[in-house]
Amino acid sequence: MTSESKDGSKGSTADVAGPPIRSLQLGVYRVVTEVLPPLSLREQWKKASRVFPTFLRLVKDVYSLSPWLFFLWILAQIWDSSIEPTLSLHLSSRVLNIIETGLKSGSPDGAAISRAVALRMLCVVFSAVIDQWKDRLEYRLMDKVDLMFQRIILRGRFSRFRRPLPLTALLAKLATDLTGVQANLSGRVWERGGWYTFDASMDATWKIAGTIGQLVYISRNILSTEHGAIFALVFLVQPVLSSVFERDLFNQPHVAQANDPHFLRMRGLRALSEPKYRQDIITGDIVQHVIQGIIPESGAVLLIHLATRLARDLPMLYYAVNAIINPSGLSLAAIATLHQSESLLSWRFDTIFYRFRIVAAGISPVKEMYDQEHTVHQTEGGDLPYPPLGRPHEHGMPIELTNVSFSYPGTTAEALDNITLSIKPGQLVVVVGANGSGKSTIVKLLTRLYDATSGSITVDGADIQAYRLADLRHATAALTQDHHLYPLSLRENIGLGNPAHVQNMEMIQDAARQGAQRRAARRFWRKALEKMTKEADVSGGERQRLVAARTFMRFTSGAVKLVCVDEPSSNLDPDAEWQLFQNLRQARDGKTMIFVTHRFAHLTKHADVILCMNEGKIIEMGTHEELMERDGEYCKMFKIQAAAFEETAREE
Ligand SMILES: Nc1ncnc2c1ncn2[C@@H]1O[C@H](COP(=O)(O)OP(=O)(O)OP(=O)(O)O)[C@@H](O)[C@H]1O
Repeated sequence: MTSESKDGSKGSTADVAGPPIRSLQLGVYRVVTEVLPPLSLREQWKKASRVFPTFLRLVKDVYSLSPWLFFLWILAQIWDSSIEPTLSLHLSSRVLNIIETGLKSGSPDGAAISRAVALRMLCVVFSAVIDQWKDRLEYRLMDKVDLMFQRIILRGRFSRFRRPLPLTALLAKLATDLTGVQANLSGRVWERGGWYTFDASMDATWKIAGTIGQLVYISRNILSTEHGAIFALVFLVQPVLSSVFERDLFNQPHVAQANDPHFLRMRGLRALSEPKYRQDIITGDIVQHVIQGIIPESGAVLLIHLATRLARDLPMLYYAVNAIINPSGLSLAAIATLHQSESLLSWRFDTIFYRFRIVAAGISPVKEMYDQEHTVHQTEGGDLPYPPLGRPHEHGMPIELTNVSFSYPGTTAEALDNITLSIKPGQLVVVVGANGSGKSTIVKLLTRLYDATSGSITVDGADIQAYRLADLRHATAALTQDHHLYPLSLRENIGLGNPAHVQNMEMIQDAARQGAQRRAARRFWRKALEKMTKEADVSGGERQRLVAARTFMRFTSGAVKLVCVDEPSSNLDPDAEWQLFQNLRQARDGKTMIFVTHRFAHLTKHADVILCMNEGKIIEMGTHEELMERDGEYCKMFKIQAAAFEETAREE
């Protein structure tokens, strides 16, 4: 099935369940978007009534943030959008009429003209003052609304980290048809969205009131009532046409993917100016190649909607026809006033439609934000508390995996294939194996970043999903190489391991010492105290030490019963790595510990059980001695590492 975009390009409707989706080629972009039904007032009304409660809630919330600020701002808006334009029109028309009468009679009334002009100037000055005042009120109100939404969004994000917003889900569905999507996935769920939606709806409301006021004024005072009605009709043709025909991507969910090879290459070359490529480009001596590769950009062409544009000149046609048919019907002052108000009204209609589009695009995300808020205190998973009541689990978390298989969302390959495994409380488990064999995936399932596709994982006899997620998170500590430093002071970065003691210097100091290698501890700790800063200020190894220190701080809560350590030491020197593992082992009392590692020499000898994995399966399981005796895959890997050590030692 094919469809055509408004610029005439052909597209095809994708075969995805749910709302019909079409795909278009627009310039260098391939765009996937929802097929909109033909404009139907009934549908529009239905849509509007669905979002109306959200809109009311939004107004109520903004009002409750600061009632007086709200009222003053609304008053300023009413003046600015509704009263001032009609008053200005009246005053200008008065000036022009007095001048025209004076010119016709040959004796202009200087005093009357001065009074009329002065009044008009007064109105301009008053408006300017109100305008400035409105801006100030607006900034204050906007800050409050932003803060309110940031709070809602943050709470929503953290409570529903793993579940995408419904809108984002729709966009993700649109994206299924594209690979490597780069553009405009969300853009609509943004922190300021709440404010802009509110502001746009208020502004549009008062502007509509102002426009009606102006049209009524024109009908009654400038034209006869009958002429006024014709003028209003003539004037409305253009906005109605543009609202019916000019439907663009702005107010629809869409996904765009650049697919023009020249454009993509140019974008890639441009990206090479980022600091992260600096070293490679300089040492690789490819600067000249990059500069020569830049080619001119091609762009999308927009077709102008002729009928809509021409309709803009209909009011002018109206004066012209009137001048021919009824030359005495319109005075020059009336034509000048009409002309002035016509361009003002036309700009105003554009603004009203633009504002409505902002409201239409913004109200659904606002609704989603509110919906998230309702779910803030719910936990995913079940209602069982952990540790189970009456069983504090002094030794650590007992875990059983039975026939567990897992495929990452959107893939069919099994990252884990029918794993069965029993881990006793307090055991130290070391997982080894080739790249991509599924080691990290086990950790991701145990920390509930994902749920198994089939099979079951039980914790203390109950399904892992039956426990309150918050309780499980509280009882689990994960230390991987993917952690980031928070954009806070280094001290706080460690302290947040146990938020209840984030100010406790003694505990933080102790955790920092455990996270750092003993010899480097003093220097490292001094640095942590001094720096108030970002990740860029610390080296890769220091970042890993800080993250490790945060984990040791976490242990101080006493609640941690499972520790998952996944290659946290890639940037540490051998001494620091050995010390870190040593410190972690010393802290193992009361905790089940699972280590994923490639450099296992100093760990596996202490392990209660070693899992050796390959292609998503556990191919060997046992203690170091048992697996060495078996002379299988583990033994082979161990010997390779040991031989490398011995060779290095001999060379030294
Ligand atoms: N987010 C993901 N989406 C899709 N597939 C993934 C994802 N993460 C991992 N995989 C795939 O799952 C399989 C197991 O990956 P996993 O990271 O568990 O391996 P690993 O044994 O930890 O590897 P390594 O030793 O390289 O860290 C691999 O084939 C990998 O490509």
